[in-house]
Amino acid sequence: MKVLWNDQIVDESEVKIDLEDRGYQFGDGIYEVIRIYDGYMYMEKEHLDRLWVSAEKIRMTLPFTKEALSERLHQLAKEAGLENARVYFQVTRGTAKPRLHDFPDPKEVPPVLMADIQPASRPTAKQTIGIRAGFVEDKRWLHCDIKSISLLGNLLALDEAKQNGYEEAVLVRDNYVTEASASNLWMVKNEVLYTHPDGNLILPGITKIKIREIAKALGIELKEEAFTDKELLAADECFKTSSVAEIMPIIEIDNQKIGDGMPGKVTKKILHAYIEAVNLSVQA
Ligand SMILES: Cc1ncc(COP(=O)(O)O)c(CN[C@@H]2CONC2=O)c1O
Repeated sequence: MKVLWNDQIVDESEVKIDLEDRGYQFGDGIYEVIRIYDGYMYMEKEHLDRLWVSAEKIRMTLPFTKEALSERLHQLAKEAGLENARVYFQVTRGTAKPRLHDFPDPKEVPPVLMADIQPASRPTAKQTIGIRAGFVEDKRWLHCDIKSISLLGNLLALDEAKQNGYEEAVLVRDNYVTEASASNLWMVKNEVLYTHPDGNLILPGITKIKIREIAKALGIELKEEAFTDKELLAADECFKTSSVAEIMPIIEIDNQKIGDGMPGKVTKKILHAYIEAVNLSVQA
């Protein structure tokens, strides 16, 4: 499989990540995941913008321009020959010896870029029936707005939900629902759409940007206000969003039905509008 390694497209067997790479040793790096639909990198600009915001927040200067990175990602997709895919890319703070907590001098230690691309298809089967989730205490750090490769908090939360027989974790901090393990989280109550406001407790999702636009276009009232786990259990509908999951209905949490225990009508309207938006971008 072809991968991007700094400024080269190489076969994955040629990649040499140093043992002292700070991404490998500390999780000292940032990442993005872009969905490609029929050859179109969906919301690419927004993803690249967020990568630069994440870099700034961890005080790392990216050693390439957005244009150069975009060109490399498109080249990777072309050489991989994948039209429907997800491209994962990350930048670590690079290889510093010996291992020290201190940030190395970027003049001596360049960041390391890696990207890989995998086939991806739309999760239509799951979207039709919805998924079951479990509440998990949100014990992550207080920089959840940074799309960091340090994902242990997210992984432990998802594993806790899975150990309890659920497919997803709905994270709760001080009784308020923040998001899911790798998605933003929404509820619908009396036709009003709610989601946790952006800030340091959640990732500002790119899909969330599109949902805002769709809600406005469909005349759905959107309140970016935190809601409690109890309010969520009393909701009419619930769904999660991410570049990969798109809009994914959540029909039960902790074995309690949300609404009638089926994907809700507002959720389905938003999903339909999202796919229409994707198709319009692809055809443009
Ligand atoms: C913690 C968290 N919240 C929200 C989101 C949704 O963000 P986007 O709408 O920008 O995708 C993600 C994306 N997680 C990516 C998406 O796919 N795999 C990931 O790790 C995430 O990891």
